Amino acid sequence: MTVTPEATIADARERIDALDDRIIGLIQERMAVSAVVQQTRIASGGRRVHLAREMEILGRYREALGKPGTPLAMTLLELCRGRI
Ligand SMILES: C=C(O[C@@H]1C=C(C(=O)O)C=C[C@H]1O)C(=O)O
Repeated sequence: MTVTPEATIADARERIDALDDRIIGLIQERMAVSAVVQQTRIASGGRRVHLAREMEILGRYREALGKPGTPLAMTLLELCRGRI
């Protein structure tokens, strides 16, 4: 039996949708964990934002994903701690 291009595309799109669901879930989990760090720091007299840590994160994403990794990490940081 031959697999049609339409079937291959439909199958791959289902896998993409499943991956996106997992990615969104992981982002929501990241937001919750980040909120714990921020609330704990604020409650103990610190600031919400920690720029040195953010630079580390931007570097990790850039190293793993190349140049587009930087704006991706910036968007994640904005989701997690709001705009600065
Ligand atoms: C979660 C933290 O607080 C803030 C949020 C960050 C994040 O979401 O990764 C990183 C640095 C901070 O600006 C942290 O300092 O680790």
